[in-house]
Amino acid sequence: MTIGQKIPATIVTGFLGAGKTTLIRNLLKNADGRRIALIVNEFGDMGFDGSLMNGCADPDCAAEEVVELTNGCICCTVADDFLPTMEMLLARDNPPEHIVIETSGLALPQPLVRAFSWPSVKTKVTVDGVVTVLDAAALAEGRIALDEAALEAQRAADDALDHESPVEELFHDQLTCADLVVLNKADLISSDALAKVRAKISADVRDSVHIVSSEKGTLPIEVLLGRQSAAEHDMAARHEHHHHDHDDDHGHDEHEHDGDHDHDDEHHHHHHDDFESHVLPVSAFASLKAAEAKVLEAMALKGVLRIKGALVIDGKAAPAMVQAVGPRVETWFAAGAESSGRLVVIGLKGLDLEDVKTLLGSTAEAA
Ligand SMILES: Nc1nc2c(ncn2[C@@H]2O[C@H](COP(=O)(O)OP(=O)(O)OP(=O)(O)O)[C@@H](O)[C@H]2O)c(=O)[nH]1
Repeated sequence: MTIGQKIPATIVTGFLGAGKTTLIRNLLKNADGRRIALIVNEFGDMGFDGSLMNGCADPDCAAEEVVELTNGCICCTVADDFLPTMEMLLARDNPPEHIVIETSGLALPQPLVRAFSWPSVKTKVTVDGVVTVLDAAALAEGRIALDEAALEAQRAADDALDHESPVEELFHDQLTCADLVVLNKADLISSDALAKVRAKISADVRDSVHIVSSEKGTLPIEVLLGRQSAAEHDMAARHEHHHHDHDDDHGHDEHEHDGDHDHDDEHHHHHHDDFESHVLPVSAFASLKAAEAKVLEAMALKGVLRIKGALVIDGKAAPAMVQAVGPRVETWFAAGAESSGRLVVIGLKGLDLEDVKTLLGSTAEAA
């Protein structure tokens, strides 16, 4: 399924916990023998999603190769990390038929798309599509306000806020860059609420962009792959259409890379500076219920956006995997997985780590 001679690459972006990993796992299961390479960019020290996928015992899991980029946000490590990985994949005797890249929930997609104009990559790979996964349930609850008027009111009311919050900017950038928007977690809301979310989002995406809803990211492979958007040639349209002050200062710089390895998003604020992540070793919990309650409490602490990892439960041989987003905590036992208690906590910079550690019973932070 190459476009001309070029290998198509699908970029999966979306906010923390929206369901990117879930969607990709479904995609790989339905890959019908296609050789798909997966590049995972995980924010923080522990490539947890990558190890989940590597450890995928599913015989249908068709990931040809999983490559993890764990050195932080793609938008700052394009030159050092992402491009060499791409070059390595392309140099293989049997290169992949399709490349899927899962960006960290905190990454801007635009710098990554621009990296496809890099000399060593642009003749061999093209962006097939940018898929932006959204948590429709969170949006229905207004947890990421898309309403500009409401945002303006909020900013006006708070002197401390002199610019739109990074989370909002990031969210808009992820939407503006999309070729396909997936309203995921549709199972958690009513069809009325979903219709409202769809209407709000459609005002924020480019005209040609499809918006689909999904449950657990289950979508036909034909919807996800083969969009042939060549996004790298279309960057002007993918910049923010909401002109923020910081953009006006610097203008829109959509030049192609010329090979000097300067980071191409210097005109952007580095949004990820406003986030932090920690890997915490945690001791065993007496029961799964007790563990879930503590994780839920920790999620409610100011600044905490996401908790995931593995926990040891007294009397259980298998570790309990944990996924927490907003007010939802999911757990399951994973036989065969490494059984040490470790949680990744991701949140806004300045979150109260001591409170988080106290709640989760962690005494240290992993090196
Ligand atoms: N109810 C429901 N839960 C979902 C759906 N999709 C994903 N989830 C759950 O939401 C949580 C987060 O999903 P992930 O796929 O890990 O999200 P992600 O976007 O990869 O998250 P990060 O890696 O933190 O950026 C997991 O507990 C999933 O099981 C869905 O459609 N419905």
